[in-house]
Amino acid sequence: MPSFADRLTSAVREKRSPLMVGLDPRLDQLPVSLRPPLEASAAERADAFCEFCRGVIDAVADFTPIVKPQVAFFEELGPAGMVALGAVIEEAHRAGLLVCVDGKRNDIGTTAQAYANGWLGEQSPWRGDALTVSPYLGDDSLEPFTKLAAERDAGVFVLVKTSNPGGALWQDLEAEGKTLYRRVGEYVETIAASTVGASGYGVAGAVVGATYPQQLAELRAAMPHTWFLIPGFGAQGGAAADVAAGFDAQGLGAVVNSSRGVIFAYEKNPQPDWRDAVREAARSACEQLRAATSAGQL
Ligand SMILES: O=c1ccn([C@@H]2O[C@H](COP(=O)(O)O)[C@@H](O)[C@H]2O)c(=O)[nH]1
Repeated sequence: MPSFADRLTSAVREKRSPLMVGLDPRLDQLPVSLRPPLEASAAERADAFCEFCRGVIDAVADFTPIVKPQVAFFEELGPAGMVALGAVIEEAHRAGLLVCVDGKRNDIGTTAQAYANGWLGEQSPWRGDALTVSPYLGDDSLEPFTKLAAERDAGVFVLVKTSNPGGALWQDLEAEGKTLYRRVGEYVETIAASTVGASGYGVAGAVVGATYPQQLAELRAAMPHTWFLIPGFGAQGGAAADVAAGFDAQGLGAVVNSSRGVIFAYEKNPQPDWRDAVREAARSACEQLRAATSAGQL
């Protein structure tokens, strides 16, 4: 199988879309027709999440190469939620989409290995294509993920410069003339550069927020072999112009996530069928992002 970076490159080219749709279901924002009553059991709530995500996947599949289920929203429902997460990943694959599981896992090396096996290993019940991970336990904590991902043709997106305002508290700290995010970025780039495939990108990717356009440009220049996952577009205020610096000269190298801005689009644009509003939001986001790639190559 081609590496994750190569599959992502082909999928973005094929769909001519750098849009990643985030699957972040929230009970109180589900379409009224799917919203379970307050007294609903966890299993009924999880079923509603499944049906909602199935509808979203169906609506956005023409406009996105990859979806990003946010584990937190499924985990919130307990075991039934995690069963729903498994079903949603399968559904996305059935629709021909890549899946990046947003789990932000990590721990000390030996425990990290268990996380890596669980989410990316041969026996993984989840079967995602990529996983988000935290770098703050150091290089020995990241190695189990990047090593296994390279063996299994999976991807790993490391948190480098997150989209939230509070992230700057630690990520912007400077030591020996460099910010912490830049140091993490350089480490990620070293792994990516040593694992490049046909696309010119390697196994390690980076999460860099759309809410920090200047840092995005800095990191793009410093990390030429690293795919970027850019959250913060749409609901968090990031615009297409803010993410333009994240793409390479071919309009590749970055996927831009939108969760609430796409999946709950019917709140601002009510339609007889809620999926039409979601489809329209995905189409519009895809077009804006396509135009933002350098000279609109995609
Ligand atoms: O730095 C980060 C890392 C992850 N996220 C996640 O992305 C989505 C964003 O959702 P929106 O509704 O488009 O704001 C969500 O799952 C976050 O947990 C991030 O926002 N920033």
